[in-house]
Amino acid sequence: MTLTIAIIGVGEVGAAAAYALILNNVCAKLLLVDNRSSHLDGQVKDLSDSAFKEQNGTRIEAATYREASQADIVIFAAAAKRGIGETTLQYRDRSAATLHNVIEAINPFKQNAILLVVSHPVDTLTTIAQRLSHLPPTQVIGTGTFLESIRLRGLLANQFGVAASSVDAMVLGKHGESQFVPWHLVNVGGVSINELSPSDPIDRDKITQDCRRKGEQIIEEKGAIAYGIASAVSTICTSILLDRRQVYPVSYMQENLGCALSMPAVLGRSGIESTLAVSLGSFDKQRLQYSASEIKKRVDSNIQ
Ligand SMILES: NC(=O)c1ccc[n+]([C@@H]2O[C@H](COP(=O)([O-])OP(=O)(O)OC[C@H]3O[C@@H](n4cnc5c(N)ncnc54)[C@H](O)[C@@H]3O)[C@@H](O)[C@H]2O)c1
Repeated sequence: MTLTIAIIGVGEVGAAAAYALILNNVCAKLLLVDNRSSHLDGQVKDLSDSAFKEQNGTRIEAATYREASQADIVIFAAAAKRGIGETTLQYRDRSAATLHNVIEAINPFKQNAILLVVSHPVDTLTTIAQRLSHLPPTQVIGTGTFLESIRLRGLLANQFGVAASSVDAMVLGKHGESQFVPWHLVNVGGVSINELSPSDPIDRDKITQDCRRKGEQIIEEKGAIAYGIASAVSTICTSILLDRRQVYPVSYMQENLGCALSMPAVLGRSGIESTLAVSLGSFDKQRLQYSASEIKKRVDSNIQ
């Protein structure tokens, strides 16, 4: 069986994700799709060099949407450039239209394919992708707050002077302004954060804000985000294809809310294998309800 991953949109994020997948030797074949044909040819050549160097046998090929439909995982990382004078809402609706066109060109997906949405607005696009792809909800996943969770671990690790891998912490909810940190679940080396007393007190509000703002800062400073999200994509794909059943906060359909939002999920060969119930306070529950109503409004206005 040839494990194949297709990446739709090989700009900054798609290409960095491809590079991480090659280095981590996740699949036998990487199919790349992009509507800028000469850019696509260049990416295939450039990434092939890294695969030849790694000698891990990952084959890199340019592909059509129909060829991508047969991949085990299809990653949606396409985005249009923001137009001059375009509002955020107009731009987001255009991103939804791009997703719509791409899914129509791909449909039908291979029966057990996993669709991984990376592009923003990630929760809205994941919800739309689930409706349009006709894949079961467990097979449509958004990267959601995974990257923010990685950032949260990093910030806490720095403060406690430990490795990020020794920190267990997640950002949940709707990616962006209303994402939140369930602090009662945070632990360092298995010890609850509520029982730890670091030399510098932990400013939870500041850390939550820093986590929210880091993406904007990176974009202001270098124009795009690539490596952190690429690592997140590679980790998600590895857990799925190797059926590792690791638990990560990703965006997926929340039955009770009617849209996709980030909650912890067990990722394996079928996508979302199972979910973990998280106890939340009433404020966070209200925040989820509000986020869900906002997402559903955008989804309804984009799918007639
Ligand atoms: N989920 C996250 O945490 C996260 C992090 C960083 C970026 N993003 C999002 O990822 C997306 C991609 O960002 P980027 O920096 O790579 O953008 P980019 O502009 O560098 O690349 C987008 C690519 O998509 C291609 N494209 C556009 N329409 C297409 C179509 N219909 N079919 C195929 N390809 C198409 C473009 O030609 C381009 O190569 C954006 O929506 C961005 O906001 C998400």
